[in-house]
Amino acid sequence: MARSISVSSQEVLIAPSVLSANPLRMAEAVNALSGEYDMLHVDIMDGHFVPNLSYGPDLVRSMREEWPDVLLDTHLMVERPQDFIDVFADAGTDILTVHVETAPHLHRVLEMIRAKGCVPGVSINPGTPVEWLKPVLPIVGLVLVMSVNPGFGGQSFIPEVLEKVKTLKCWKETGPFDYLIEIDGGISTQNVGEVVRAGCDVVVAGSAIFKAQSPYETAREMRRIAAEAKKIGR
Ligand SMILES: O=C(CO)[C@@H](O)[C@H](O)COP(=O)(O)O
Repeated sequence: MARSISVSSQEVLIAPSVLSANPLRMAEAVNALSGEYDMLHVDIMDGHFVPNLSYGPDLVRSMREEWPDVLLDTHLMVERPQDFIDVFADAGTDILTVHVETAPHLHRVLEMIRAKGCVPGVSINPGTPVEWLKPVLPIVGLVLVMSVNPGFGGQSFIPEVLEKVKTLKCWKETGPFDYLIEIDGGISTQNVGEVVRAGCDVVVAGSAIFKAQSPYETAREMRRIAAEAKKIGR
């Protein structure tokens, strides 16, 4: 059974995306962060929904064995996500996120995720209107706003998506919702403050952390800036 995620209004969670780590040295790269992160983000790509391939459930299972207490945040960038809920939940992920663009029966898929004991997440591409999310917001624990077109690490942040973050924050404050707002794509120490002030609770960063000269110092600095921005944003 996956853990629930509670975040106080003072906190921002930093989620390094292991896609940017050297796959042959992933454990070493994560351990070098010495705990300067809050969850690990795992990108699953199928070569159809996105033009790239990445990992399968075996990676999540190995990560769960390696880091039994770490929150695992799996982002499915796949067509027919309903076919992959069981395998990723059984592999031990805590959060399982599917794309609004991929699931005609999105409500059912999110209920399947919850029934497997994971936190259901829904993700949205930069070009998709935020209104598409509204019908499922009462049943999700996380909304992942993509700030690049998904498929690759190391792309540039698309600032227009911050409008979606602000809208989601406003809906959350006025509605009976209980979701975290996560952002993913092109996040660095340069823009983490801005995305947190817009309303993000969880920040994914891949290349900014794993390709940095000192991944540990960068993750630590990102956390510091995020926490500071959260104080100002309150
Ligand atoms: O889902 C994706 C890309 O599709 C992301 O999680 C990337 O892995 C983030 O990498 P950076 O943009 O931070 O380098």
